[in-house]
Amino acid sequence: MTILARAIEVSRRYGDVVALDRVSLDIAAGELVGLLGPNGAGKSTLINLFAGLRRPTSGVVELFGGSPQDPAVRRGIGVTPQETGLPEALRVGEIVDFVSAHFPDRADKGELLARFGLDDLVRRQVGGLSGGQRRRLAVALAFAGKPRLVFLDEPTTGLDVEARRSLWEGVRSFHRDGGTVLLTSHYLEEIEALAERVVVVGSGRVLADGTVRDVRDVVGVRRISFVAPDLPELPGVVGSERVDGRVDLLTTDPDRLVVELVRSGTPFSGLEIRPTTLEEAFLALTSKEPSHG
Ligand SMILES: Nc1ncnc2c1ncn2[C@@H]1O[C@H](COP(=O)(O)OP(=O)(O)OP(=O)(O)O)[C@@H](O)[C@H]1O
Repeated sequence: MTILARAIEVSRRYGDVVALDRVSLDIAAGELVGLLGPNGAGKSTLINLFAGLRRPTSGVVELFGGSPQDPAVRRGIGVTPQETGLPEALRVGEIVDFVSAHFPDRADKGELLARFGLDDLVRRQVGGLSGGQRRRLAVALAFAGKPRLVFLDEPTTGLDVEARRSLWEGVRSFHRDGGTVLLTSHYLEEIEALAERVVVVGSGRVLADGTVRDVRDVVGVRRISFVAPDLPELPGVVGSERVDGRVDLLTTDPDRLVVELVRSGTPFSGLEIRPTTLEEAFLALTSKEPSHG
């Protein structure tokens, strides 16, 4: 297994803020990794460290076995930051040419634009693009230099459903051809749709790292739902909700909760136990997060 990017016990501070706290992470060739975490978790900081745009306060970051500060090493990556300012007066085709010119190996312009659904816009000035088209162009540019590894920071922010799917298809086709991707997202459906591996970060730490299924299992949160008039104090409840007489409880130990519910003597009916969605698992993980420290 070839490791393309590696963080070893990496911390990054901004003054008093600890953006990353002893994070270790390997990205192997051919992986499509989703980095999931709430606002301020440290996702962009990690991408900036891998892309050589920032240096860690402590720890080591490696890219292709070298330093991300080395421009020759950096030529092997493509990056779409969260926000990009593209020159308004340039045409789409000119921007692709300009960015491609920085790389020894270049993607075919027509193919690149087609991959991201921009082939009809090659002569359009950037100033005349819609927000979604700009975002797709910014993402497409990350692939202009035939990178081995691409970092996409919230690539589909501001895109409608159709544009998002077309962008996903572009990322998938790069990955099918052997490309490696690390992307951040707040959209859980995006992580589930694209990534094989999910790394959950919260408050600068890696909280979970595995498949979508693993992450759910790590949390082990289940949803227990039933109809009951009143609810006694029950142990191990990490979240609860009542809608129209139906009670929904989130718990990491459904067996014990059901035993306690029966023991309490509370009349109930229509008992259901279901796995949680990734979003519920993720919220449970990050809300438990302070106890890690
Ligand atoms: N240049 C900076 N100066 C000061 N603090 C910063 C700077 N960049 C990031 N931070 C802080 O570091 C923490 C992590 O920020 P980061 O942008 O990496 O999080 P994120 O997970 O990408 O968040 P989001 O999902 O909102 O983009 C936050 O508390 C943020 O305010």
